[in-house]
Amino acid sequence: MIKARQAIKIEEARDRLLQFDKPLDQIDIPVDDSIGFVVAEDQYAPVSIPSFRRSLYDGYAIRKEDDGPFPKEFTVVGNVPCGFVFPGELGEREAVRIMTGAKVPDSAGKIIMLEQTETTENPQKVRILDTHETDNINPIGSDFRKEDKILSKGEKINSGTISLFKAFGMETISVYRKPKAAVLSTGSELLSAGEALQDGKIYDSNKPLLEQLLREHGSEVTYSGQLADEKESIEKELTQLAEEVDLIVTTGGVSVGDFDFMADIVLDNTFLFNKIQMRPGSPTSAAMLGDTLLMALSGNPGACYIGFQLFIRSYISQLLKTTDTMIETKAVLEKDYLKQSSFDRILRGQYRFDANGQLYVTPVGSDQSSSLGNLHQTTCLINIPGHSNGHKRGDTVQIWLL
Ligand SMILES: Nc1nc2c(c(=O)[nH]1)N[C@H]1C(S)=C(S)[C@@H](COP(=O)(O)OP(=O)(O)OC[C@H]3O[C@@H](n4cnc5c(N)ncnc54)[C@H](O)[C@@H]3O)O[C@H]1N2
Ligand code: MOO
Repeated sequence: MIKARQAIKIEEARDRLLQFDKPLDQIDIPVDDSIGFVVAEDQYAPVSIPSFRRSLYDGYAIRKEDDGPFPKEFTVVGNVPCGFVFPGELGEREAVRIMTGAKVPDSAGKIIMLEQTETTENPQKVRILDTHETDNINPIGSDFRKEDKILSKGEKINSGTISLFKAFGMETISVYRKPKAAVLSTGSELLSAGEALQDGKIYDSNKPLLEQLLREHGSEVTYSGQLADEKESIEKELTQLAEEVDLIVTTGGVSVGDFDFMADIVLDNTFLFNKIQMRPGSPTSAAMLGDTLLMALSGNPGACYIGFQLFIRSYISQLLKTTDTMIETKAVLEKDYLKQSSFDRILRGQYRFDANGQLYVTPVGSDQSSSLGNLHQTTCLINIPGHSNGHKRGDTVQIWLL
């Protein structure tokens, strides 16, 4: 059962994965429920914003012709709070009291700030003392003109996007349905939270980790389970799941142990890779089951986390025709890391900018494949290239901001 594995580079593994794509249906959903979805069609402004000439200040609206010289007294002929309109027409030296955001009367050409006026003994009169040169009016369409493109397809909806849709009164939006994912752990040592701890057993932490990561990065988890310790049953279950989901993520059983069936299953299907020149996570393997990706991650929690970040995130983004928010860049290492390794070593790290904008990274917690105590602290991954003696403090390293 142990077949030679050829270790490929991280970039090569990513390229192999990204050769595969699968169109996702477009669905119309309520804007209120759209957070995290990806917009499937370019969006155009259904109306102009503002749709009326909008006052920038609390103050008085006057005609353009009456704009100075000041001081000068005006007769107050009306009051327009937000949401109301002044029905009349302004005459010479007439002013309308107006609030920020209210519609400027058509006959007005200028807003005078309240601070530049004073009241008089006559409550019908206001004295304008001074003014700005600007007219203090937002013209129609100064934010968006009707038919302007307001959003491109492929953008992921966040809280700002929702406010944008709502500002146009939109109720529904066309999005790509989320890729459906199945998450499966393997191993008879695994217990679920709530079960009594038994000797030799551990609680399953990878399945919940993967479920959350998948959701966080735009996928829907439609199935969550545990694989049997028997190859035929696993194969049967995965084949069936491949009909129902877009992505199957397994954790564990991918190495060379007696119960590590995932490696064989990857070879039995459309093989993508079964070893990567990285540590943790060298046995990370992938295959296509029809048009469903099977990503077999290591059971070691650190390796499982790194495998998700480096491979699954970009695949989900590709399915959704959006850009992954993970940024590959360079940073200055703040601590020596001098371990030698033939494979690239991926460290969990934290980044910070100094006052000059220089990006620094520090490894956080353990670099062990089996450790998970630092996953909650990790804000970036650091690549210490293989065949090196590690890196010294002050060296520039490749990193991925998560
Ligand atoms: N003789 C060899 N042994 C190992 C090799 C090798 O090349 N030859 N590779 C090592 C490397 S590197 C890795 S990484 C691991 C990969 O192991 P598997 O992916 O097959 O994972 P398991 O053996 O099932 O489990 C490894 C470890 O992780 C724990 N685990 C598994 N599932 C979960 C889970 N859902 N939640 C939390 N922890 C989990 C499991 O109990 C084990 O401790 O293999 C090395 N061995
Ligand atoms: O490749 Mo493994 O994840 O180092 O222990």
